Amino acid sequence: AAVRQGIVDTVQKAVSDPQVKSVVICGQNGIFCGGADIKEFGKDISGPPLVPVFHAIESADKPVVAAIEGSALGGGLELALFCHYRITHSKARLGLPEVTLGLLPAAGGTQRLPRLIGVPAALDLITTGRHVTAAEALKLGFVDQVIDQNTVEAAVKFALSVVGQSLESRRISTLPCPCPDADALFEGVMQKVRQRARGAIAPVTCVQAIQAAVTLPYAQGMQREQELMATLFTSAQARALQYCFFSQRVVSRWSMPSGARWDTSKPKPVTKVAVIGLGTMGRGITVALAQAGLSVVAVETEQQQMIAGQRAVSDMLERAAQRRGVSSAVYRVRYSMKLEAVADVQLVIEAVFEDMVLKEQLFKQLSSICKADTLLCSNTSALDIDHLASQTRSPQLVVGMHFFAPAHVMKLLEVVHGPRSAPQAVATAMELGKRIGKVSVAVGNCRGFVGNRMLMPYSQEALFLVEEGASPEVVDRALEEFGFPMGFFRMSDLSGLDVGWRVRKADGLVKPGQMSRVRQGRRYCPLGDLLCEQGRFELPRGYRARQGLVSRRIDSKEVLERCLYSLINEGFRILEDGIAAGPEDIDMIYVFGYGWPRHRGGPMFYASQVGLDRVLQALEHYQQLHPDVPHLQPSRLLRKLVSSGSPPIHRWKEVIKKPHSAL
Ligand SMILES: CCCCCCCC(=O)CC(=O)SCCNC(=O)CCNC(=O)[C@H](O)C(C)(C)COP(=O)(O)OP(=O)(O)OC[C@H]1O[C@@H](n2cnc3c(N)ncnc32)[C@H](O)[C@@H]1OP(=O)(O)O
Ligand SMILES: NC(=O)C1=CN([C@@H]2O[C@H](COP(=O)(O)OP(=O)(O)OC[C@H]3O[C@@H](n4cnc5c(N)ncnc54)[C@H](O)[C@@H]3O)[C@@H](O)[C@H]2O)C=CC1
Repeated sequence: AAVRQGIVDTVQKAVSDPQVKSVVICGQNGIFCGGADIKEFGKDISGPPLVPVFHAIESADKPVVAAIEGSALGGGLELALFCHYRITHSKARLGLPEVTLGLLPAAGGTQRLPRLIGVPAALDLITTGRHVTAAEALKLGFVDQVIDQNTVEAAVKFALSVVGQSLESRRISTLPCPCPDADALFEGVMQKVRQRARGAIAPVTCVQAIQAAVTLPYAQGMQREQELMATLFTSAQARALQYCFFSQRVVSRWSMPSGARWDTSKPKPVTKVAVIGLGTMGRGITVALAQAGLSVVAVETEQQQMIAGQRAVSDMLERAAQRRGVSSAVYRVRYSMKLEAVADVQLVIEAVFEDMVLKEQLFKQLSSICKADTLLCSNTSALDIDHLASQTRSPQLVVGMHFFAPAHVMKLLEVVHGPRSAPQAVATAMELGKRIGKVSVAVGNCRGFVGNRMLMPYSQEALFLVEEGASPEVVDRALEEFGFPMGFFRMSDLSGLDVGWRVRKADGLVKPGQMSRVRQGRRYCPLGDLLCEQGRFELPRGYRARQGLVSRRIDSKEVLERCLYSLINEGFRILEDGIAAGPEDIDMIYVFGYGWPRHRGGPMFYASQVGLDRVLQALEHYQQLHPDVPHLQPSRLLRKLVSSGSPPIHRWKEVIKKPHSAL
């Protein structure tokens, strides 16, 4: 509000003062403007409206120049678009990211950018919200000059040099917005955007707003932009997306049950890293590390895997080098078939088969080969990090670094701390995650950590629903309509049915050839195991007949409630156990690692939007119908939150009180 007031006061003064011949608008401390203060959204915003003042800038009879350093994003870029000229530092980033917050650029962005750079380019920038470099902005035509020197000084010089020149062609509102074949273009774009949006409304509304720039005169288009913004501003999706923006930053301020925190634990410098195992995960991890400029030693013991792995890594790095316009020689990867090659690294990431005996042996060997202060990390999906630590001479230097496939693409990294992990080890893994561009979330040690532990009840419910009569397609469709890129069954097919089978075998749940539907004292569905054993794909119908199960019609509401609420219920247990520090941590894990639709904010945020009492009631209802399914039993924390009046999500921590570790 203070900045807005400042802009209004100063612009009015500068425009009306006859002594002033030209004007430069710049930011402080090397940053032009990051746009609206997102923290103000949803609050009673005081202060003057900006758009009329922005129009006063444009219609001024003296040149107004934007000096853009650092960022010009959202409302910041819109302000710059009202100036007559834009001088930009080469390192600046520009964009209209409102769509990522569930909004549209409502200070004229949707009406003005297409007039300046054409409809297709504006559609791309506004519906994706992507940031562009100064060089790209120059190429697209929305900045006038890119420089490496002091931008403000250059802008002042420029502003003085154009005093007295005509400003007619510099006023974007007066430009036409040509768009040949507009109907066909918008029809095609709308279809593509809807498909990509997976239920998010902002991208679609952005297209409608840009269409108004083509079909309506400027003033009416501006009005239409306001009307469309009003439909988004208070939407649940906008709240969810803004929650994600802040949560992504909250999780970097990690804490451990011991009280260790991000701001009191210093990471160790890491320049040389080893990756053990060049399978699916090891390859992606190697690429992610090399791309961030680290020197990597990759160790693989199988000749064939070494050849295939080396080729895959080289191909991926070659493509990355081409994209960046550099030589792939900048990436430093060394390959070896001997574990001794890791002797001089500062950090090891183990990515061998998910087999505890194999990993135990490896950690013992690593502990004797590596230097005493080397950090030993495991990419295990679910195994006990503390048990691995106990195999080494420095258990405090062992943590989990759990990547998600494909590891060079997926943004999530779970950093798993055991009860003995040193804060410095966690800080080092978190810092390394940040360096390689991951959203890193620190979590406690338990079977499956946070993400995979919550996936367990979700996947079981998906199978139970098929037992009861739903087809796999019905389950997947409900989940995909909710916004997941893939339903449970398609996802399992893609990652390989044998992955879950191995985990269930390790848990002692698989009994080959047996059909019993109770295992370890609770309901169990052996369908997935039978598929793996028999390699068959049309199983449910015959299976139901043999089990004497009566099939019933299952609607998508039940699919969603049973799959999602049981997953959410496990999330509450994780919070209760102190495995995750807060709901934001769980939500970011699901948004960045499991395809949870960002516009629904993550599972815990979603539960808060649905209403905790409704989630509780639904769980109680299903638990009565399925008393043999323990994961449907509402968690204590969910009950406690409901009986505390269902406080908003940022106040849950007060109810959880002091987290205790289950370990
Ligand atoms: C006067 C104009 C008024 C216009 C009115 C019209 C309204 C509109 O049309 C609608 C809008 O503008 S919506 C806002 C559009 N802007 C954005 O989305 C930019 C978001 N920020 C970024 O991308 C990066 O933070 C950024 C690239 C900026 C910086 O990245 P860094 O990695 O350097 O730093 P971060 O860690 O991300 O951020 C540092 C701290 O700042 C907080 N923050 C960032 N942008 C914010 C924003 N726009 N509003 C409120 N807080 C914001 C961020 O949360 C972080 O805080 P801490 O975690 O507490 O340190
Ligand atoms: N595949 C996935 O989606 C994910 C897997 N993980 C975990 O990552 C780990 C690796 O999984 P994948 O890459 O899928 O397995 P994979 O089977 O593709 O690769 C494992 C590699 O390790 C090699 N290896 C075995 N013993 C070795 C030793 N002593 N020294 C060096 N190399 C050795 C094997 O030859 C093989 O190339 C597992 O713990 C798994 O649970 C974690 C996240 C996701």
